[in-house]
Amino acid sequence: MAQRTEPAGLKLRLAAAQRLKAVLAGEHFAPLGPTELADGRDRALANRLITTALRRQGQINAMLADLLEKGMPAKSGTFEAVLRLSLAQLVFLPDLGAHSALFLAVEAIKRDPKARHLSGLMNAVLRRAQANSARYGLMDEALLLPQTLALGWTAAYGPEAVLRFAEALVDGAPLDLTLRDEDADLVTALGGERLLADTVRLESRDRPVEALPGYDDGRWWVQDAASALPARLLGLPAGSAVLDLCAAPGGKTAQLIKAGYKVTALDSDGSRLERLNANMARLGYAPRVVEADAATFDPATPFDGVLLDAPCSATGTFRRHPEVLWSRSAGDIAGRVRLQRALLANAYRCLVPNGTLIYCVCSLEAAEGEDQVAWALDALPGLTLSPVKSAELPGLDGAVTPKGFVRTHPAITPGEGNAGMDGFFVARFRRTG
Ligand SMILES: C[S@@+](CC[C@H](N)C(=O)[O-])C[C@H]1O[C@@H](n2cnc3c(N)ncnc32)[C@H](O)[C@@H]1O
Repeated sequence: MAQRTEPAGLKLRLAAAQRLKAVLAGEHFAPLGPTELADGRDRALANRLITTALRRQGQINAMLADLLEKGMPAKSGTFEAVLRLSLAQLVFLPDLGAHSALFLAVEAIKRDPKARHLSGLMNAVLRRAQANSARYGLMDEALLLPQTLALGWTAAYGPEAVLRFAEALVDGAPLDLTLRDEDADLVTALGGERLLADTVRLESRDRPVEALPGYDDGRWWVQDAASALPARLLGLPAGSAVLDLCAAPGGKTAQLIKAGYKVTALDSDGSRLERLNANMARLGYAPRVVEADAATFDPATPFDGVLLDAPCSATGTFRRHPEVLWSRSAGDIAGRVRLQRALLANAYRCLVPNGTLIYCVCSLEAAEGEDQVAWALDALPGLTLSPVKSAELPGLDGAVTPKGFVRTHPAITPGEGNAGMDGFFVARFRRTG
């Protein structure tokens, strides 16, 4: 019997729909890799569809409200994910053609027993979307960011900055690397620009990270320019004992080792520590690694310095993880705030008198940043603020606040670059008591 051939492009759409469905259900976004889609071009196209659907989620929500009079059908398998991918293609990726968006969407849900009864609806909705695509393409940019977050950010960072956040959400982030050793030839081979200290920025990426020069011999690691700031602010003499609480996958651990500290890297997540171990092996670094709860860890000997890169809402990473914008509730943030306080209290207990504590989060929310400093100064009387001075971070105008915190976000452009950086908050404390 002759085998029915699969329409071209269907496989990648099915893989993209499964990944988007998982992210809409709350999973962290990770691009499809070679095990999920072996063909590099298919993979690139599938990832482009998913990231466009995620970056434009706010605008696509508005289109769905316009197109689905009865709302999203319940328990309908991949229907919603396939529909969102097709709307992303129709409206924002016109170079991919409208025909495949419609045809492959219907074919994709015909293969899903939970969605196949909706193929007529899919067809009708996408035809209506196609007729309206010019109007949808001009949708208000204000829809890109969830309203509650945008209101809070406007109050904190100003309306101009929030407009830039929306642009950064659509544009995505450049790739920033931290160099293990000074090497001007490597920077040239990477096609990168020096940014701040040992950060190199690659504005365009035509290859997977693993295929870039110097990856195999561990000559750099991936780290956003903002994420590289906290470890630089410890300022202790080489040889000091430093505890990296919440260390995995190890970007800051690597910086601390590079700075010459004796590093203990702690995390409570064994699988993330496996990634840290693999990263350290690639870089040729060998920290002491501890799997433990940072809220209760009780070291035999206290540390000269502690870096606490606390788990947080991660709203500052929305350029690479647009899903964080839509998956974080006020309740999630309150839970993180409680955990951060428990971790801060124990970080303080792990320090020698006169030791230095760096607290940082990749969040744009004051509740996880500035407000936590106020709490710590009140609840942990042996802790005083050690304000960061602008001169400590040359090339980063506007990131050091009047109180001596570091506050970065996608509208702050480091060095000569024209793209911004992740949202990060950093405070430095000294233990006096
Ligand atoms: C923001 S990430 C750390 C990133 C890391 N510092 C880096 O630069 O690569 C937060 C980490 O906190 C860890 N974590 C969460 N709760 C923890 C706890 N109670 N004790 C220790 N680690 C925890 C998570 O497993 C996660 O690896």
